[in-house]
Amino acid sequence: MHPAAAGPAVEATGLTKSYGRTKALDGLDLTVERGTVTAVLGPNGAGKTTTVEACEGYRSPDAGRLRVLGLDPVADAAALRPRIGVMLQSGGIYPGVRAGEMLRHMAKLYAHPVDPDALSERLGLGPCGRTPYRRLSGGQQQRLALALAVVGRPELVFLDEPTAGLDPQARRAAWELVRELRADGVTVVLTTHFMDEAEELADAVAVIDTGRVIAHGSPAELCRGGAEAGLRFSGRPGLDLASLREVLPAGTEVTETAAGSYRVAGEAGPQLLADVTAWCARNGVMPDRITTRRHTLEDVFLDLTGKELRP
Ligand SMILES: Nc1ncnc2c1ncn2[C@@H]1O[C@H](COP(=O)(O)OP(=O)(O)OP(=O)(O)O)[C@@H](O)[C@H]1O
Repeated sequence: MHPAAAGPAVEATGLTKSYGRTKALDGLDLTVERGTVTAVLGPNGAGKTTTVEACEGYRSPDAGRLRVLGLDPVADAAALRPRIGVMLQSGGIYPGVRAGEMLRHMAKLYAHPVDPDALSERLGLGPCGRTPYRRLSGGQQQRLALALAVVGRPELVFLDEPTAGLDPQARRAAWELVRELRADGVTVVLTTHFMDEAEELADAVAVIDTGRVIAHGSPAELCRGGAEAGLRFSGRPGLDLASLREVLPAGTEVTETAAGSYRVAGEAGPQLLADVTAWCARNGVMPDRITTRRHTLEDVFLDLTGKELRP
């Protein structure tokens, strides 16, 4: 095995890239572990596409260090290209070529491709195999771009907004494909504006804003805590909260926010709910109401960037 094969799939340190006065990347650090799905989130203009295209070798950073599968994406492009899959945006595909031909042609460029016809069927492209690219609908073009990125069975795939413009059924098919890639040990880096996509698919989420990664972790790690997260219940006023704290993880904050209204801070998961209701049962407390609120990625994103995620 090549020694670099043990390292991360992507290692970016202090990347910068400016276009005139615009700093597209401003000291970006990002590590993508092999075999994981990483979702790159960020508001418009945050630097997501610049980051992904630098990893693909299509843009050279002004400064910083970037290694993809242990290689320099620009200097080692010839060695790297056959090992990565890239989802081309519409500009990269010749308008007259038929969808099926394009996919079969791409498959031939790789040593161990997946079956292009089966892939076509999977993504609902079967009926348009003979349709020229320019005559495909936007969603079909998007699905073809996705198929082209994965047909070579690459080690690492970059998907730039893979489900933008897809109908719900095609979106599910694309998600299923990403899950299968991951199960096959493929590393996937995708950009998205959809929180549910990141929550469903990603092992790690990197939030980029103004050219930097401002938060990085699993969806659960990022969603932990937050002022609004936790469990609330109401019951008779003046409950013995010290005894409740004893059955909860050390340091869990429990407060009576108003007479008879209680708030338990922390991750509102099934265990917290079970612990609180078991304590209620032991203490003869019948809550009138129990509500849980989890911090969603959408909340985290809004807190961090001050911007809505929607494009
Ligand atoms: N070729 C270019 N010339 C000039 N400015 C550019 C160029 N490419 C990107 N930029 C600028 O760099 C910044 C980052 O752009 P980038 O496309 O990486 O953002 P993004 O996070 O992918 O945004 P979006 O969600 O809108 O696709 C933006 O301000 C953009 O206008």
